[in-house]
Amino acid sequence: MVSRETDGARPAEDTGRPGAVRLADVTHRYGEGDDAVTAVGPVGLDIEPGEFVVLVGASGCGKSTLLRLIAGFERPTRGTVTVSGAAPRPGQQAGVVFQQPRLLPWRTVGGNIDLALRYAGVPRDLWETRRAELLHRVGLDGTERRRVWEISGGQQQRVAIARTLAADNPVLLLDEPFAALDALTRERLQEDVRRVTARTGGTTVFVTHSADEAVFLGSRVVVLSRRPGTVVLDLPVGLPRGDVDAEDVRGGAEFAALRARVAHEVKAAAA
Ligand SMILES: Nc1ncnc2c1ncn2[C@@H]1O[C@H](COP(=O)(O)OP(=O)(O)OP(=O)(O)O)[C@@H](O)[C@H]1O
Repeated sequence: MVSRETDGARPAEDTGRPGAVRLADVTHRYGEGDDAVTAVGPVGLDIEPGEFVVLVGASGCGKSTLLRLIAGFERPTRGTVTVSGAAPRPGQQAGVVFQQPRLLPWRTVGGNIDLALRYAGVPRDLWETRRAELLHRVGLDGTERRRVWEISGGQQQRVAIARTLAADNPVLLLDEPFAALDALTRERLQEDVRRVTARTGGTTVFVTHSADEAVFLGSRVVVLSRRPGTVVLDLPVGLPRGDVDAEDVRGGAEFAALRARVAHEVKAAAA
């Protein structure tokens, strides 16, 4: 039973706006015959431009599959996915950040960013300015000449985020990007992502196992059932965003109540 707590139906014409993401009656199955695995579905989800949606659920419930469908890495077995009004194609409408930073180790930090700027078609004479801007946005000023192995795992993940922002896509997809990091680095990066996405104003879809991370980051939290994943809770989160003190957000009663609610739903859905 889906518990929808969104603020009402969205008009159909909104789904063609840059950054709008629409999943209509989507089911995805891997493999054929006896080996087939239905990973998700049916799922219906309308994401408005500028929303920060966090998909949360137990391991194997299909969170990454939904992200891959939005990225255009997979085509749905049934139903339709549109991003900015069109069927998604890899690298076209959305940038993706994975659990591992996947940087090129033989390039410097700046060299990794430059490659993304080149793929994005940014004229070469603008690279220096854009590179500095992007590194500033993720708190890595002055690291251009550092080698990838000379910086920490958390810094590498910041570079991966900056690289993805280089393309200026209206949609940013993050698949458990902080799962491999220690708790303190993870909290810092959560704060960075919250700040950076509030400034860019783009649409963000973020996958996590953590109710805490989901409530801190999301303007909307979507809880999935166990496989095949369906939406069991669609919860708007009204915590303050923008230039706010993260400790005030995390320490508030509203945060604690929402986190408990999401954690309960995730546990119940996985049972
Ligand atoms: N390429 C694939 N081929 C076959 N089965 C797959 C493939 N990718 C995922 N699956 C299966 O689909 C289901 C959903 O996987 P998915 O990775 O989307 O879940 P998840 O919620 O992201 O899991 P986790 O939190 O553990 O990363 C799982 O049962 C998984 O084994």
